[in-house]
Amino acid sequence: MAVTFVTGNKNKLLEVQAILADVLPNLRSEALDLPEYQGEPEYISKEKAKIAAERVQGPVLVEDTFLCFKALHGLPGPYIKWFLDKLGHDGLNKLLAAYEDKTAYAQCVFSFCAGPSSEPITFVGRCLGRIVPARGPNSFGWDPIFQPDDEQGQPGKETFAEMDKTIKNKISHRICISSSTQCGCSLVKPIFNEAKIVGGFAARNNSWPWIVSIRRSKSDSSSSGPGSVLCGGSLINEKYVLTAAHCFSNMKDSQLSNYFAVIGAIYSNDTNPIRVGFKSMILHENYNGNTYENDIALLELNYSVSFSDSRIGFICLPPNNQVTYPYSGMNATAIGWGRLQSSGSSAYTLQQVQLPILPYTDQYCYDTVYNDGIQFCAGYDQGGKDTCQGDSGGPLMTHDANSDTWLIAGVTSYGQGCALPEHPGVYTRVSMYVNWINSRLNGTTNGSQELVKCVSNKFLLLSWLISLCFSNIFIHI
Ligand SMILES: O=P(O)(O)OP(=O)(O)OP(=O)(O)OC[C@H]1O[C@@H](n2cnc3c(O)ncnc32)[C@H](O)[C@@H]1O
Ligand SMILES: [Mg+2]
Repeated sequence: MAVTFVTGNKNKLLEVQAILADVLPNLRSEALDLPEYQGEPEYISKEKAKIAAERVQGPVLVEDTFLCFKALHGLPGPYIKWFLDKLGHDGLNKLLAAYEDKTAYAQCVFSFCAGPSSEPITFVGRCLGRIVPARGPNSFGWDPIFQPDDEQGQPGKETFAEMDKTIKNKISHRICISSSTQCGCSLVKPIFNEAKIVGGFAARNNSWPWIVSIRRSKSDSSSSGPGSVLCGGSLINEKYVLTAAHCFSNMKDSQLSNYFAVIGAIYSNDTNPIRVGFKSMILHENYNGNTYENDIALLELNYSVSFSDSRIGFICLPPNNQVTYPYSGMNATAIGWGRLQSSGSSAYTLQQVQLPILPYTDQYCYDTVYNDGIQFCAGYDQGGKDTCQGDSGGPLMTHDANSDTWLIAGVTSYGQGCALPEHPGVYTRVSMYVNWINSRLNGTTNGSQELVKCVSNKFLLLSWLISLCFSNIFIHI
């Protein structure tokens, strides 16, 4: 049965028909007056698709476009149509006059609904860029004021309006999603073949794109040397590394210049692909060196790294303020270049180990943890698997199966020995610090990030949608 693309926008229809020409050459369209819901983009889109399928009595595709200004925390977003109508291109530029940050992203949400009473499937596409004074023909919406970034994440040369349509259709929000907009996506899938960290096994190259190796420059070697591993950390955005406060608690700000981050590495002497110094450190103000309470810190990088390199990514923050997260019994994964045994040598290849979250009522956890509201245990009562010296500050991660994304549930904090029976490792409960993190980053969100399903860098969204439809859904209709 033919799919109907429901839209009242002729320009949009032309673009979607061109993008889908190979897969759906006869995409029909219909302009229905559908209610516009309020709420989150995916909700708006799904509701629209359900009603459209009801009205058409068959499979439908709908699409909504949002134009989001970073400085305005995502606005105008779903309201862009009205802002554009009332303010025009010039007015939209003026909205940003008070802000230095002119970056923006175009986002579209497609929903496909196989028919009445079917649950829609939703795909989100994004294109990063910036708002500029209008350039090019004024033939489609805000095209003249949106200048997409190039492949390297640098300002592109042309606005959407100046570009040839075929080029726009290869890079626009209607077709692409870039890994840079998604947290917790490991595009090189991690391996989990059970075989130091202690009792773990070597990670697959680039499967943990947010892992940071925090190193100290060796004074006797050249400044370009690999240095020695101090701690682990995790990128939580393009500029900040989350780590443990105890790694830096005895350090003066002036000593920070002796340290650097290596991002995207797999070996402990690797300095590729990115080596970058630190600009500042923010240790938790209530860090307690005796009890390891509030063992959490942020390190600001000297410059923002670019996530257009798919070897580099950032991890999702966990649900905000959930004292029970991670739940006991959940399976978590720790990674690091720490020691392979308590008094042994450090790992050469990044190691990973799976550890269950222990309840506070576990007697060994109870004996080890000082404050179960902000700390938790992971490991095995019988020992054998654990984090160890050098892994501190690194992430203990949980996997969200729905979105296939990774969250940082814990920061590796302390333990007695490594992998000893009856001595589980202790982790800082990151969920209780999401507000702290956001406040230190001048973030406005009080919550954690939305988990957007991972798709590979520059994935061709629509081809995926269509292949999915053909394989799973079309056979039922
Ligand atoms: O019937 P629908 O499909 O909802 O069509 P619409 O015109 O309401 O379209 P949207 O809600 O998706 O779009 C919001 C606004 O953004 C404009 N717009 C959408 N896609 C665009 C693009 O690729 N380039 C420029 N402007 C765009 C569009 O003209 C609207 O003013
Ligand atoms: Mg609309």
